Amino acid sequence: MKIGILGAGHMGTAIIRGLTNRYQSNDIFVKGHHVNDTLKSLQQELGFQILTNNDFSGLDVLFVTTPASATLTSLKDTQIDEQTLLISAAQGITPEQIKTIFPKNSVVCIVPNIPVAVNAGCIAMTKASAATPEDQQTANQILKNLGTVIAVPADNVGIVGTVAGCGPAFVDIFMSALADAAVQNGLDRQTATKVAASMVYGSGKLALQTGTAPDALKDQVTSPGGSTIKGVVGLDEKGFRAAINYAVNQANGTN
Ligand SMILES: NC(=O)C1=CN([C@@H]2O[C@H](COP(=O)(O)OP(=O)(O)OC[C@H]3O[C@@H](n4cnc5c(N)ncnc54)[C@H](OP(=O)(O)O)[C@@H]3O)[C@@H](O)[C@H]2O)C=CC1
Ligand SMILES: O=C(O)[C@@H]1CCC=N1
Repeated sequence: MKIGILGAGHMGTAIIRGLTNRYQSNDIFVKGHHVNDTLKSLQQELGFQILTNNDFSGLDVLFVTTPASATLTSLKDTQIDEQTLLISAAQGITPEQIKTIFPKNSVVCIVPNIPVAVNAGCIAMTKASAATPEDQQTANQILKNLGTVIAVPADNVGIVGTVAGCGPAFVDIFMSALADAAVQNGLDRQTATKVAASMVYGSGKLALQTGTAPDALKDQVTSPGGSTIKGVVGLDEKGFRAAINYAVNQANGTN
């Protein structure tokens, strides 16, 4: 499987990292905007191939991870074979827009998230796509290597993309605030961060593996008259749930 990546920013790099954990790095071809030191040192670490132009001929799949504003222009300047499957993560760019440039190619649009770098992503993918069933299946197989694929009707991709794609930043702020509180109470920064991150990791894993609703899991932690319920009431007093709801609705609409 020969895979290309157009755009080597944060998302491109995360996808490169996830892919090189699962595929031969020799079979991964990357075109960043410029061949800069960051890209060169990433290549030294991971061993993929750097392209100096947009000729992606001979590839099975091309990931598009450019900013929306540059995507259509840079695709117009890109060579791919007719059988190359395009997987676009460019926010706001539709399969139809890409099809105007590559009418014969299958196109799958996704909203990935940064944990694809460690093969633990959550990837929104539209069910109805501009791809043949075989290509859709290929996309699914590749994306499963990067994390959990959530295939939903086109109308729901935006909200899945917002919660999954933007969510890591919200959780990062949560972990940072937890670590700050631990440091405030005397813990060293490194241990504080490890405690916060492993707690978030375990809580997510428990919810996924058991299928138990978050509120029911919360009830398992809040011992009667105990410390947790005091903290939960404190979160309610400070509008924690409302703040999260507000943040998701602020972010939603562009994914
Ligand atoms: N970051 C995330 O978590 C997610 C991002 N996305 C989407 O992924 C896309 C990229 O986002 P992100 O990685 O965060 O943004 P970044 O700004 O980190 O990366 C974009 C990269 O694209 C490069 N680029 C710009 N123009 C071209 C071009 N013509 N050819 C090749 N490369 C080019 C930029 O290079 P240079 O800086 O040198 O101009 C930059 O390295 C966006 O469409 C975004 O919506 C989707 C889901 C999640
Ligand atoms: O912030 C953004 O625009 C991109 C899309 C989802 C996550 N990051």
